[in-house]
Amino acid sequence: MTDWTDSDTFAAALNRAETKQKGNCFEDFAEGETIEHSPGLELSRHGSELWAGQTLNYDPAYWRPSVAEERGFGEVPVHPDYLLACVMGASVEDLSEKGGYFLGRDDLRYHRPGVEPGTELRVESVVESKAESSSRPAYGIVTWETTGYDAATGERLLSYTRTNMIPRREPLATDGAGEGGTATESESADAEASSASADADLPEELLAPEGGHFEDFREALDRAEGRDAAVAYRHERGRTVDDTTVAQLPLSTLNTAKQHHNGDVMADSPSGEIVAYGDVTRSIALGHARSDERTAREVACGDERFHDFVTVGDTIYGFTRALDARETDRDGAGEVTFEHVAFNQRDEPVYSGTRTALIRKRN
Ligand SMILES: CC(C)(COP(=O)(O)OP(=O)(O)OC[C@H]1O[C@@H](n2cnc3c(N)ncnc32)[C@H](O)[C@@H]1OP(=O)(O)O)[C@@H](O)C(=O)NCCC(=O)NCCSC(=O)C[C@H](O)C(=O)O
Repeated sequence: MTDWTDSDTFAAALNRAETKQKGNCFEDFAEGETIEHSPGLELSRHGSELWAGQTLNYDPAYWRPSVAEERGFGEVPVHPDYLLACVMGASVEDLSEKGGYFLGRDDLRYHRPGVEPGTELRVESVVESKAESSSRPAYGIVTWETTGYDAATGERLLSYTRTNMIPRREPLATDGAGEGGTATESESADAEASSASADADLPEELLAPEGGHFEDFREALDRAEGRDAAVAYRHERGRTVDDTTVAQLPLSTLNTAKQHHNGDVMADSPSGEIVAYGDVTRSIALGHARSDERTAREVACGDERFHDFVTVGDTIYGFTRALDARETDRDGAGEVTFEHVAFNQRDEPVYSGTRTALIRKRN
C-alpha cells in the first residue's frame, strides 16, 4: 500500500498533483467587465478599533459615543481607513490575490460620512484598463474601479480606482531589454547627483502650522503666499511594523494577498520576505498626520502611490505638506487639502498621496 507520507513519495505526489488555483492572472481580466465580489464581512466595532489602535488613529470620534455625538455622528462610526481596508479586502481574492505590486490608487471618495458597525458590505469592481508592462514581462498592469455599497440599502459608501501589477500566466516574450535588475553605476551616480541638487529645488522656508485647526492651516498658507516658502512639516511619531500590522490587519479584513502572510512564497520575491499591506502603511502615515490636526471628516484621497516595500522591523514616519485651505458652507469646519508622505527609518518615501478633509475651526 502506498505510504503517501513517506518523504520521497510525498515529494513525487506534490510534483505531479495539480494545484487548485486562487485568484486571477492578467489574462483573466477583460476591459469593461464587472466583477461582483463575494459578500465580505459585516463591519464591526472590534475590527475598527483593532485597525485604528494598531495604526495610531486615535481620533476619539471613532472610539467614544459622547464625542461621536458631538461631531454629528449617530453612533460611533467605523474608522474610514478600516472601511477602506474592508472594501478592498473583499476585492482581493478576485483582483490581486495572485500577487504583484499594489502600485497606486486614485479618486478615493467617501460617499457617506459615519458608516456604522453592523453594516454589511457589497463590493463590486469594473476592469477599467489593462496594459502590458514593458519593464517586467512576467507582469501586466491592471486598473479597476471598485465601489463598496451598504448591502441592505444599496447606498454607495466608498469608491476608488486602483492599479496593480498582476502576474501573467505566460510571460511576454522579450529581447531581454528593460527587464529591470539593479541600477547601473551611472544610474546610481545620477541618483546621487540629483539628491545633492534636490535641496536646491526646495523652497527656502518650510513652515509648520501653529496648531491643528482650520485657521492654523489657512494662516500658515497665507504666511507662505508670495514668499519662497511651503507649509511642510513632519510628525514625531513612528510605528515599527510587526507581525500584527503586517499579517493580522490585512487578514482581519479578508485581504488574502500572499505578500502579507506567506513567508515561504515571499522568500523568492524581490523583498525576500512578507511585506506590509499598502493600506496599513498609508493608515499609519495618515494616523500620524491626523494626530496633528483637528479632523472633522474625511472627504477624498488621490494620486496615492506605493514607492517601496515595507517589511517587518521597518518604522513608518509621516511628512505632510498643506496645499490649500478653503472656507466651506459647513458649520464649524473648513476644507484642507494635504499631500502626505510615509517614509521609513532610512528616510526613503514608501507612500505618497493627496488627501482632502474637513478640519474643525476654533470655537
Ligand atoms: C513596484 C515597484 C517595484 C516598481 O518600481 P520601479 O522598478 O521603479 O518601476 P516603475 O516605477 O517604473 O513602475 C513599473 C511599471 O509600473 C507602471 N506603474 C507604476 N505605477 C503606476 C501607476 N500608479 N499606474 C499605472 N502604472 C504604473 C510604470 O509605468 C512601469 O510600467 P512599465 O515601464 O510598462 O513596466 C516599486 O514601486 C515598489 O516596490 N513599490 C512598492 C509596492 C508595494 O509595496 N505595494 C504595497 C504592498 S503590496 C499590497 O499591498 C498588495 C495588496 O494587498 C493588494 O492586494 O493589492
